[in-house]
Amino acid sequence: MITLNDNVNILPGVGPKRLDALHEIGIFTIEDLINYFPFRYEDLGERLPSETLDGEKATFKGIVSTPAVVTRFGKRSQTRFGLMIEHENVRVSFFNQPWIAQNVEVGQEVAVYGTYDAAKASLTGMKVISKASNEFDPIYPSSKQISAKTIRHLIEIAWADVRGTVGSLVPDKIRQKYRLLDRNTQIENMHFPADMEQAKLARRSIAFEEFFIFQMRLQLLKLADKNFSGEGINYDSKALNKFEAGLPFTLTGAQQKVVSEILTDQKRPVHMNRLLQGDVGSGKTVVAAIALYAVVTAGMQAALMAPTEILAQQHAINLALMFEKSGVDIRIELLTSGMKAAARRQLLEDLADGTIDILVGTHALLQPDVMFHHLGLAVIDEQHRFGVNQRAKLRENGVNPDILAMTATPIPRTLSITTYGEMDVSIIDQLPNGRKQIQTRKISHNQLDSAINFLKQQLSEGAQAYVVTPLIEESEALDVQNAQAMYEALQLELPNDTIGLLHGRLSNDEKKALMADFKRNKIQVLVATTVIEVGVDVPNASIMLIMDADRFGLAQLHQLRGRVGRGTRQSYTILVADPKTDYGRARLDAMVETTDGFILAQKDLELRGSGDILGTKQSGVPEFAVGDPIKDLKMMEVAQQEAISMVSTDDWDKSSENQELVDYLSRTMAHYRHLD
Ligand SMILES: Nc1ncnc2c1ncn2[C@@H]1O[C@H](COP(=O)(O)OP(=O)(O)OP(=O)(O)O)[C@@H](O)[C@H]1O
Repeated sequence: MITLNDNVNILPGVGPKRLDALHEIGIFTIEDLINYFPFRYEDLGERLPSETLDGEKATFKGIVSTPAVVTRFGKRSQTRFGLMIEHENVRVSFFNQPWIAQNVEVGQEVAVYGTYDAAKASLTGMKVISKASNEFDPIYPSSKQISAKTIRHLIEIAWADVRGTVGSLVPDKIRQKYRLLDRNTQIENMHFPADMEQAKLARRSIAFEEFFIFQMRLQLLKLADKNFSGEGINYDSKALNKFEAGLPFTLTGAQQKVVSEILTDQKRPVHMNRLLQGDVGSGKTVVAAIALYAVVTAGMQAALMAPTEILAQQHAINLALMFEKSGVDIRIELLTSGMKAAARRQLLEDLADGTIDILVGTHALLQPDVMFHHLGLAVIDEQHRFGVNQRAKLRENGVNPDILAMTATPIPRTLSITTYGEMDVSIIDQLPNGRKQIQTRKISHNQLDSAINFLKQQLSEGAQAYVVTPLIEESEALDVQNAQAMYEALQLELPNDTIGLLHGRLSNDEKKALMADFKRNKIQVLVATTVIEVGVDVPNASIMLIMDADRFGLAQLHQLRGRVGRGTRQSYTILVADPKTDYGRARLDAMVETTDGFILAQKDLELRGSGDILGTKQSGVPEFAVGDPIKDLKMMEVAQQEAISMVSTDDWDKSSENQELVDYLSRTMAHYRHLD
């Protein structure tokens, strides 16, 4: 009698070679084997030729109309016969299966599965189907070393013995609530479904099980993380209120909500690990400022890390201004790579003795000589640009500070639960009042003149503009040249305005000076390569003209567009392109259709397919055998809720109905440590 825990080599026909091949595809035990599922089913359902597309696979049933003829050429052969299907005659041919000729006779009814060629009214047969009930075949992922047929055969042998012995991982209560099959039935119906419908139901149950197990693991990791360490930040509410009152605007409802989520986390003596997500221009910076200041009022230090030096500098300036305007006297410093040795030494000293309250910088903040006196919080801007390792490094730096990661890249909910499943998520889902909808237009290169005229008119009304030229990946020189040419052309076209040129070859100081001039409206038009992509905040800039817009990804276009529409002016985005591919056209159309970053991100997923979102392969979005976290978003959410409610129930792991689950998790958790 075979059991679930047995090694697969217990099965007849599994010698060392086959065992290796099974190991290759992740099958070690009988349990692994029966959980190796078909990825699709070949539809062997009968069809008429008129219902079948050219090149499609289908099963035709009819009466053999002409005798089977075998033609041999060397070792190869072709077997041909006619098949009358209703009133249509189809020529059937089989390659290298001469024995078929012996099994078909004129006048006999047969069903043949094969590939249809509509023009020739012929079917290249793959098999003659004997049992009419056998509607479709499960197709297993196979490898060079082991065929799908062998896998299928092994599953049949194993299942005959272990059938009925598989305990359910998803507790009964949850299964009943969502009408899910028990584990025995779901596995049986995956491998041996009676019809397509049954296979679909089994798939649904299995997908849920996968998601639920995944979410259980995440929730358990999260619990472990919370219990691990962290200190309560005893902030001064009065000082925070005063700071808020001194801001030139009132916080939106959404900002207030996330501020209170963050402050609640900070106050608790557990480690905060939170992702602040908000569309471009939704006002994340001020939320971060409040969190940073909270830490300072508690007598600790805080750090803000940005992905580029320009952004770090912008943040430092903006924070300083914000605090100054609200009458808050704290010391904010910027650590840059270009600092003179003496200045850097002084800064590090002041940091170590606690004189500096907030330190802003790039990942240069992670260098080992950067020692804080007492770091209470690290805010990481544009978190997806920092690897998991860097996050971990920051945690190691001293006291394991609270972490608040901010991202403007709209991450569809699907991905935030999967990628950031170990983080709590706060979402700003509202833009500040008084913003006007950005108008987006796409034009072709030969309409550029009219766009320039429009630009002229807007500039004369006091607006400012960005003109972005694409990054030419193959050649940095070429993209600088492109930007340079645009800069020169605009100087001729717009003699009354000052034009600036920003590109990657400028020094950080030059970039900073340009940005400062643009912000102060000393420059009206900023021609730039994508160095301005994220985070730049100049509310008076209301025109974004993007050259060769089809060279940009959807997320990038959305980021660029987010640089305008930040003030009260009506803003415009003009996409100049003559896209050559459907994909390029689809991206531009999506930009014109919506300004909602979340919808765009979803669209981006659809257009790119689920394979490579934000480089998910690297970003740690787990892959599932059956479930698709993007298509089955709702199910993933439900699984998350159920897992959260399970781990928050007292003694859930002692209850007898959860024993299978607890056993399974403790057996397999070690594999998942890397997710943290
Ligand atoms: N509640 C508010 N009311 C009015 N203006 C606001 C409010 N909150 C923020 N702002 C302003 O909106 C602009 C955008 O805010 P901020 O730079 O924080 O956005 P963000 O979320 O960081 O966007 P991005 O990711 O695009 O940089 C800033 O000029 C800021 O001063």
